[in-house]
Amino acid sequence: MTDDPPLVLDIDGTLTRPEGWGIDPRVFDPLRDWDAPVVIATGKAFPYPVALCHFVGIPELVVAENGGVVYTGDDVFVTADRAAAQAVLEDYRAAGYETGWGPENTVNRWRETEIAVNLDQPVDPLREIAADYGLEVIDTGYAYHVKDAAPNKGDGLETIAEHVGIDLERTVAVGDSINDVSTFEAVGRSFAVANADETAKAAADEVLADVHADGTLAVLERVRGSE
Ligand SMILES: O=C(O)COP(=O)(O)O
Ligand SMILES: [Mg+2]
Repeated sequence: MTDDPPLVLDIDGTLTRPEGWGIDPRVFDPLRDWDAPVVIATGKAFPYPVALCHFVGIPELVVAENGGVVYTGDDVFVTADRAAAQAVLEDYRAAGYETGWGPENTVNRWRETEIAVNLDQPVDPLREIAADYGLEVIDTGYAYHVKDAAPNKGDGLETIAEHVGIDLERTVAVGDSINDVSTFEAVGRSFAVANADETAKAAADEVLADVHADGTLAVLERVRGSE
């Protein structure tokens, strides 16, 4: 008998349409029909992956904020606090800069452990201020994230795996950026989509020929029923 392997999927760059933005609707049915746990592991704030699971129609197994917030379906674990990242933002603003999302932004509104800054804002002063507070700045290709270095998606995935009983050796991960490296290291099989950054490509077991959801759909096709 064969079964589907558990999945861990990034959102931006991985479930997105080949042009780069918006969830590709072709992923909905295969994820809904997947016969094993599907973990959504993202840098986005907690409500986004929860809503994605809700609308796809799958259990809410979520790593949000790059591991800052983890939801096992029963318990929420918040593994950092926003205070230091908020202080970085205040200093960044005092130096004349902004997050670049507009005055009432939904990007940071529900963010509990980090701050995201638009890629069109200057990163050098952001990195300097973050370093003063002992924080790191990572570039996912979709935003700069000012965060504690400790939380990561891989640790969040391990928390969920332990709770739900997922065998990570059997688990297949797909991702596109530096924030997926810890996920790739935690699972048995990892794939970087063709649009992935160099760090993710180097960390993945395999680099796919196709970009965004085309790459992810190719993986789903390939690993479905393979266990
Ligand atoms: O929030 C981001 O910058 C990227 O999100 P992702 O981890 O789902 O790609
Ligand atoms: Mg991504």
